[in-house]
Amino acid sequence: MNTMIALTGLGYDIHRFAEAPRPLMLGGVHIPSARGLDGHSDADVLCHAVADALLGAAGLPDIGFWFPPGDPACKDISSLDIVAKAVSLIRERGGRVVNVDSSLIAEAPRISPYLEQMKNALGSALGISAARVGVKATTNEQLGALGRREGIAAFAVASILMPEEEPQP
Ligand SMILES: Nc1ccn([C@@H]2O[C@H](COP(=O)(O)O)[C@@H](O)[C@H]2O)c(=O)n1
Ligand SMILES: C[C@@]1(CO)OP(=O)(O)OP(=O)(O)OC[C@H]1O
Repeated sequence: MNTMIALTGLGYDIHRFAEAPRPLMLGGVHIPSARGLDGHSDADVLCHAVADALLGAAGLPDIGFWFPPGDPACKDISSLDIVAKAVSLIRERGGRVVNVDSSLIAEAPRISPYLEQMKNALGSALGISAARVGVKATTNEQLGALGRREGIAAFAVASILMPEEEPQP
């Protein structure tokens, strides 16, 4: 019988605001904002942090391995697809996602009205209930680059169950 073990992963990402107008995507949700984030993909820092947390928990290479930075195939892709890819990689190995928690660090815009939408969108991509997805927001108390509204950052942790590897003889 295959014993399942609980594993935890951590993800972090930061993107600067773009000079040119762009939609602001966070957790797969379009947030009304005068400015969007710069990036080759849709620059969704929250999805990128969540994907890296999942990949880290599974002991797999990080997001840039599966979606090479600047790859034409990644141009403007929805980062929910990146989260879904991380979930597939875990499932292919017999694992499953238990829960995800995350924090966005943004001086602006105000994110709290969109937290439930983000939990729903991420829950769908993760294949888990929105009740098992945490999304929180905090300012950086006007400190540093984030405090000067130069960008948005996100942290995420993920808990997954994976089949325990057979001990080597
Ligand atoms: N971009 C943001 C940042 C924060 N919030 C909400 O405000 C609360 C207080 O934030 P502090 O940084 O002052 O502690 C926080 O708990 C969030 O609910 C937000 O909506 N959007
Ligand atoms: C998914 C990728 C693909 O270019 O997205 P980017 O928008 O470049 O975002 P970043 O978090 O800098 O790096 C991850 C990349 O692999």
